[in-house]
Amino acid sequence: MITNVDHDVAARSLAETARELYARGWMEGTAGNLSTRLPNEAGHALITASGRGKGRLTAADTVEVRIATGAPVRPDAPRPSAETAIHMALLRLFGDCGAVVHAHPPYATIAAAHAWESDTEAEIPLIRFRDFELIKGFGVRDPAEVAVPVFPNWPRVARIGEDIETHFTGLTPGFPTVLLIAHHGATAWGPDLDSARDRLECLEALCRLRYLNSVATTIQETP
Ligand SMILES: CSCCC(=O)C(=O)COP(=O)(O)O
Ligand SMILES: [Zn+2]
Repeated sequence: MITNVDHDVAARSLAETARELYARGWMEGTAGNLSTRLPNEAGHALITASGRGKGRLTAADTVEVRIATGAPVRPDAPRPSAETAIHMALLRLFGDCGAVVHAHPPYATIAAAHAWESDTEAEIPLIRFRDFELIKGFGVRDPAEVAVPVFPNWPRVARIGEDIETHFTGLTPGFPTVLLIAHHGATAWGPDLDSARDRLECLEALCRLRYLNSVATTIQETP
């Protein structure tokens, strides 16, 4: 059946991408989660199961869930990612979102923690990137400057999903399809898994450049 083939291909792609990001040091231990919309199962998505080692993930470590609620479609399914609410919020918000990738890449995670600690006024601080060529990797309309939101890492993950839905609802399109979670990690989305993964890579690379730039500035200013 076509649906099963699609399901199996999607499950294998999720597992393969998880293993790849684990090898890069972005999904250490059980960190990270991925999801993809199932085009032949309206309103359903496939997401990684919770608490599985991402370096040895297989297609069996995925769960079909309802995008409306995040609940597994089958009663005997493994528990979906603890961060399912974040994935479902993005899949509900953006009809053209086909996949979501969440990881704990080091430079993005540090940048998010720093922004959260240093901007105590804003409910959702923004990290601005200017001029770097890599910004074009987000596919935004105006690559001169982009602002990436930093969400608080609430212990109740559903609240992070609620913040994301509130923040992006009504926002004028053209923003980069990436976000940060303070003291936690980074999430990117796109029409498919590869583009979501590529955007996450661009975000991590931009955060690394930002960090190196701040080190270079400190060295220049030191007498
Ligand atoms: C040790 S990572 C803590 C949970 C987390 O942040 C994560 O990304 C993985 O959660 P999941 O439930 O998807 O395994
Ligand atoms: Zn996480």
